[in-house]
Amino acid sequence: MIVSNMDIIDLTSDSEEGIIDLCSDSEDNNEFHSCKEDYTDYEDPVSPFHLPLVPFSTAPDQNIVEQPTDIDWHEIAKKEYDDWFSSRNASSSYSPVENDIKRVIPLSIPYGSAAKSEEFDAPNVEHQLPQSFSNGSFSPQSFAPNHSSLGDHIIKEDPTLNFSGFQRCTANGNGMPSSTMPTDDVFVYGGPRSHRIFPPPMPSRTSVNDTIVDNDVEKRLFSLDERAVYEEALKHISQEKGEEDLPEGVMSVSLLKHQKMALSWMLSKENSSHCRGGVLADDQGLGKTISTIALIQKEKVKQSRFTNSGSYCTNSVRNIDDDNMVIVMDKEEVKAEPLNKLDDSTRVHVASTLKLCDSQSVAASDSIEPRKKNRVRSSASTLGYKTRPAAGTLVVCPASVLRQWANELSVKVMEGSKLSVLVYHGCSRTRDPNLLAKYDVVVTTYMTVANEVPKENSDDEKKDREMSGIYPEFSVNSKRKRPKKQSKAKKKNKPSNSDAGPLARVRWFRVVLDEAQTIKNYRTQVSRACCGLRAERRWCLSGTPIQNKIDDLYSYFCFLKYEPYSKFSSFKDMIKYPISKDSARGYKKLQAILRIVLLRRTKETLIDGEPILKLPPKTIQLNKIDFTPEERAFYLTLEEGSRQKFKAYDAAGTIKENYASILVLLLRLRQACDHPLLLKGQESDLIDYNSIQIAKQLPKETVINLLEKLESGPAICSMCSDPPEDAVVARCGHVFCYQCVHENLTGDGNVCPYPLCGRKLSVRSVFTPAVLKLSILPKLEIDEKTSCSTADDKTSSICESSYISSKIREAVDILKSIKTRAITVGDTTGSIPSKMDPVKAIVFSQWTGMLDLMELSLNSNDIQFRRLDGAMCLNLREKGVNEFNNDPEVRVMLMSLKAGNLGLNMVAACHVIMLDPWWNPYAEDQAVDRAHRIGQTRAVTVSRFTVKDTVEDRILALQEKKRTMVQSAFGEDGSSGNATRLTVEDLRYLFMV
Ligand SMILES: Nc1ncnc2c1ncn2[C@@H]1O[C@H](COP(=O)(O)OP(=O)(O)OP(=O)(O)O)[C@@H](O)[C@H]1O
Repeated sequence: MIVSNMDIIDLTSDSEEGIIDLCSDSEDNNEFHSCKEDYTDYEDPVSPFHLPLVPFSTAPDQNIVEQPTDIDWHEIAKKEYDDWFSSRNASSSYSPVENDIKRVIPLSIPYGSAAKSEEFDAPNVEHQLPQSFSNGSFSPQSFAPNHSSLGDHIIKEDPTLNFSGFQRCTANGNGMPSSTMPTDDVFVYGGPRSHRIFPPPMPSRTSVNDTIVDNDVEKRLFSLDERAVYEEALKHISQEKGEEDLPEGVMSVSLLKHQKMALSWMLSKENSSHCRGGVLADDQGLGKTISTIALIQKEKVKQSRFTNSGSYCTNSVRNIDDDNMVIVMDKEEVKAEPLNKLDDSTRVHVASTLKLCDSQSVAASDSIEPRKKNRVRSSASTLGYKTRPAAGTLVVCPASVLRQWANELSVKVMEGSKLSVLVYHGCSRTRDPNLLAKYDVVVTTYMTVANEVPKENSDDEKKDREMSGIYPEFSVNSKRKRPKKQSKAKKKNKPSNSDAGPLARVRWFRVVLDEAQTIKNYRTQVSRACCGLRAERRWCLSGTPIQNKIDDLYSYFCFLKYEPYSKFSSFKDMIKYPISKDSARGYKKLQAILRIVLLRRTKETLIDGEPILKLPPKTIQLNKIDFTPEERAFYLTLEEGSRQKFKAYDAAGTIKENYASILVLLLRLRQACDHPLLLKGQESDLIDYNSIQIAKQLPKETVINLLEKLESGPAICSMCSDPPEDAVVARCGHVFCYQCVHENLTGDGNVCPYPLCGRKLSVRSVFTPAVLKLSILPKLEIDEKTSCSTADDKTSSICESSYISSKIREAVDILKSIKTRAITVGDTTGSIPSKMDPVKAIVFSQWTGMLDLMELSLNSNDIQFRRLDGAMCLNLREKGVNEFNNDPEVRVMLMSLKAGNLGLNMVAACHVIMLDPWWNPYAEDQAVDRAHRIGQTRAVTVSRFTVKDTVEDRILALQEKKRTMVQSAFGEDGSSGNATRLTVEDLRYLFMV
């Protein structure tokens, strides 16, 4: 365990998690409890050991210390697994539970009876059994990980832990339980004669302690479940690296070699018995979409068998959705069928015989004549069976790439193999689940899923919510509402179906999450809703699956139902805990675990000695820009003020308490590097008169409270984890950037994206300060932000919009030079020039204010541009992208980094300008890869702007640290380091204190 006394601040975590990790001592950190994870006590040391995660890579120059060949890998990995299990014996740092489990589930010896069963004759059993086994005693605690070494501040021992019938067991020097207990529920696995020895009944559940008993039992079961992972891993490493292709005439493009490999791997995953699906984590632009379409085509027959009969094999029926199935007597054969797929007469027969149905099956039986329908309704509820239509493949993606998916599904498939595709989005979307079931592929957005699918709410999450103090019933008066009386379904911790939309009312053959990093924070509405989708096969597509820390993986495991790690406590105990105890071993284990479900190739991967993709080169230039003397003076004044404030917090020991304020200080410095005017804010532009009407209907007290939320102190946008640009507050009191929240409110009936909130929201029920003031004041009285008042007379002119900052000047110079240029484009072999294409550029900034200022300069230089930001509707975005791609006169695309970095294909551009650095380097990579991807025929130049001797230099350095951490976790880099979180030292470094 490596929690130091140093306070840890995850400033570099973007998205929802940025304020999570002020965590080393929970007691005095109350202010941040609302966002604190309950396992923040684990740190993420970076593994110095790098198992190759990329099974197909043969790159000789992979910067992995030892990159074994496939055969070596098999041997080494097998040994690793064996060690992994057997080392639990030797190491006292491992918990008794692990030691014991090792003995109960040996790898090859068929242990039959640890408790001296007559049937069992394996030698050497006795000495391998823990004392508590051999003397017939055991305790639930002996299964619990030995956390005592974590220190009291991590997991406190519960003094009330005193079970009737059990004694507390302490670990002796060997990690063995030393006291004598009554026998607990003992499982003995292995060999054909495995059997289970049942214990005396558990004490009845009457107290909190009983829950702990359950937890311990659960832990043990999950530990046993790791055996399945182990076996799967062994199977996996011995697998040939196969290729699969489609017959001629199915796809309009030929699959590239690495895509054929991906197809083969995806097929094997979908048809395996353990965790059907996985994470395709190829670099962005390598063709994950194409590989997925190929998979859909390849498994089309099984998919239609599933949608027609509800099953393509008998096993699957049990796996996914027992409550949707009915038993049908078909001649002599008994088989499971989904209710809605039966013809009307059978359906009614089945319903009346088996007393099926609920409101959904009634919906499904709309076509049945009313009399029969009544019979179904009245008879069915007794048994509580449900029915859901069986549907095809659901693709969930960010709104910005919705149309692109639909387009790819159409143009990459030949006429004779066309897939029927439904884009399911917007207010006019159907409410009929049966209609969804008619399509091969349904494409929708994350927000639509969040809106329609009841959220999975595990015990862990409930606990997490309680610990973090986040309640959806947020009160603007800061009084916590009493939780409403819960419905029966909620009490049982099952999502209620009453408000479920059609997406939740079908059973999907396959669900694919594109840009799956969207769900990396498992607390968000979106993440929990995705987990709530019912599906037979599940896929995550992401070029950047780990962005901040290992915990990002938990969400994917949950979605994939990758047991046992889909359980929060198991993820902690089986992945995070080993990493914190011994990072080398822990990371090896993680990589082994990932290897089963994750395939990742980068653009640098070699296959059979050849580059995976023959892309034109990408050159990244770091443009180190100098401030003008006025800008420098402005910046230095600001910097000095910020430094003094930071020093004051530091001296008072209140850095943690002032986390948000510190972020604002940093934000101002970052913005000053772009243009001083950005510090002013431009809220008056964002007045929506419809919002004023809605605000006017709120009680005045509520409006004042909301206004206070925006103005009383620094807030942080929970979507980008930055102090909000153009801050808006939602009805529920959560504060966001204007464009971050608008990016998500693209349809009707949206929900607040704040983790665990889920309150219904519309574009009009998020308010700017101006809107709130206007709703209660007779006339607009908006305070000018005083940030620019730091400028003295000499520098005040640079706070005007007419002022062209150094960065804008540099960007416009580049754009002017490329405006006059056109590049000769050859075919892919670069032989005969085919045409002259104009040179185009994409310009990214994280602030829409900076894009506004760029617009002014482009207009005055007569450079045609289009724009894409989070506040624009999808139609306008799509139009802008099309015009940029196809109109030779349009030379520039101005893009918000937050809205435009994902998914889009923009190979018309061969120059990318990053106006400002973002904390997370992967967001920048995603952005650059809009242009550097398959289809690009020209060399791509990337200009990353940074102003010399400013905070930006230091952000770049921190980006590199973060990049190293993620690469190390994937085994893609030979270096190591610990850059998962910003420490107080990092902040000192940022402020040069
Ligand atoms: N085999 C192929 N033949 C022709 N074009 C291809 C092929 N594979 C992919 N492409 C094209 O390359 C581009 C990138 O592919 P795709 O969008 O599938 O990548 P991706 O990995 O999903 O990227 P991102 O992570 O950015 O979403 C697309 O325009 C796609 O049509």
